[in-house]
Amino acid sequence: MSVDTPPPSDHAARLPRRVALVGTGLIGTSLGLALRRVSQIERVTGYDADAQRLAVAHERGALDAAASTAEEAARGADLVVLAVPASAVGRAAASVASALPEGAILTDVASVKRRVVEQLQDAAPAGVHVIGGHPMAGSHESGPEHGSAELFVGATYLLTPTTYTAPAAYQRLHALAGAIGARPLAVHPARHDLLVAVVSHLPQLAATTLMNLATERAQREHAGLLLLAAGGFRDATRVAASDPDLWLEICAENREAITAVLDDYAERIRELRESLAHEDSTALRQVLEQAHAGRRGLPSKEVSRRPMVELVVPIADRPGTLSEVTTTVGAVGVNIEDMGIEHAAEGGRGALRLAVSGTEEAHRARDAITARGYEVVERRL
Ligand SMILES: NC(=O)C1=CN([C@@H]2O[C@H](COP(=O)(O)OP(=O)(O)OC[C@H]3O[C@@H](n4cnc5c(N)ncnc54)[C@H](O)[C@@H]3O)[C@@H](O)[C@H]2O)C=CC1
Ligand SMILES: O=C(O)C(=O)Cc1ccc(O)cc1
Repeated sequence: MSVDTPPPSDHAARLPRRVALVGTGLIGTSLGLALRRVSQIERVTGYDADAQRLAVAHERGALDAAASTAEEAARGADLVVLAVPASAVGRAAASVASALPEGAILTDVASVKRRVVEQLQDAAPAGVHVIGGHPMAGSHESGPEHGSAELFVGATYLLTPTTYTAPAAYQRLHALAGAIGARPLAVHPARHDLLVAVVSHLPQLAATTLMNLATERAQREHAGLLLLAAGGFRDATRVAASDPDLWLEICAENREAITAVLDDYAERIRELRESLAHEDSTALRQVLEQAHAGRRGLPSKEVSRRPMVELVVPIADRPGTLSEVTTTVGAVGVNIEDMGIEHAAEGGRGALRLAVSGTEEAHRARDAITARGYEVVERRL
């Protein structure tokens, strides 16, 4: 197998052509607006249980056509995206199942993945590829009025391949996420839920708590309190304005992981309080400096101009390899910018070609893949 063949950059050959969106709220409408800008996409059809929301998405140009049932939207689609609340994913998947052609991809965008991916797998007929998804972009607003084609630009788009995921299907969804400006990152569904508890679910509940504390203090102590709120308070509480129904569901679906991270948070607040009460400015300084460095180093959404490096991983044609390699790269915090799959003429073996931005990132990914027992050939693009 040669490593001198061209890099994996031919998006057009592998993007889905006909997309169905079930659920045209904030995320569904944003996806529709973004997908309709991708020239290789021929048709975006949508359905929403709420006719008004479907009409708004259509009027806003997120859809080529509005269908009157989920099944009608999905008929003939090679990609179906369920952009509905987590509790509705199972039902929505069942309602499109009979319309899904063999080879189609069924994905979702829900904020929790473990149970949702199981439900997708249960509903999908044989020959349909299931890959969970979760764009880490959104808003405290909901509904189609707030959708934006730009929402996903620079955002991490989590994909949850499993042992069953076919490499070519994964590659198509990966390419689609890239085509709307997002940066795909692979993570196992159960691991996904533990991770988002930290970076999404805890921030929501911390913002909620802070907002309630301030509101109650304003009522009890000084009616003008909230007029004093400057940028810091506004930044720290923005997501408290999110849809309570959405967050009730997320809390119910990810109760264990959220409870554990809340315990960690409560303990840290308690320690902080102790440092303050005992005038331990050394401890307090350490906490403030650690957070200062951490916040300044937060990865930005800007895609920097770093050299692209290709990692070629010879793989056996067996289930689970794609998921293992991509989630290994995700676990060391490296986005795969583009990917290709080669099948050797003799069959049974092939190669995954992964394009990674940055030499240091490429080495991190290479070392992690090598540690899993794979061979990796590296070359600068
Ligand atoms: N709001 C956010 O910032 C983000 C949300 N998500 C996830 O995206 C999904 C959608 O959330 P949003 O777009 O924010 O909510 P939304 O409330 O704006 O939209 C959801 C839409 O789904 C429709 N719907 C509900 N059940 C349905 C069914 N069975 N069939 C067809 N349509 C149905 C509703 O009528 C509504 O229009 C949720 O699973 C959420 O966890 C993911 C990333 C960010
Ligand atoms: O508004 C914001 O900043 C968010 O973080 C929105 C959000 C809400 C739910 C998700 O699953 C992902 C992102």
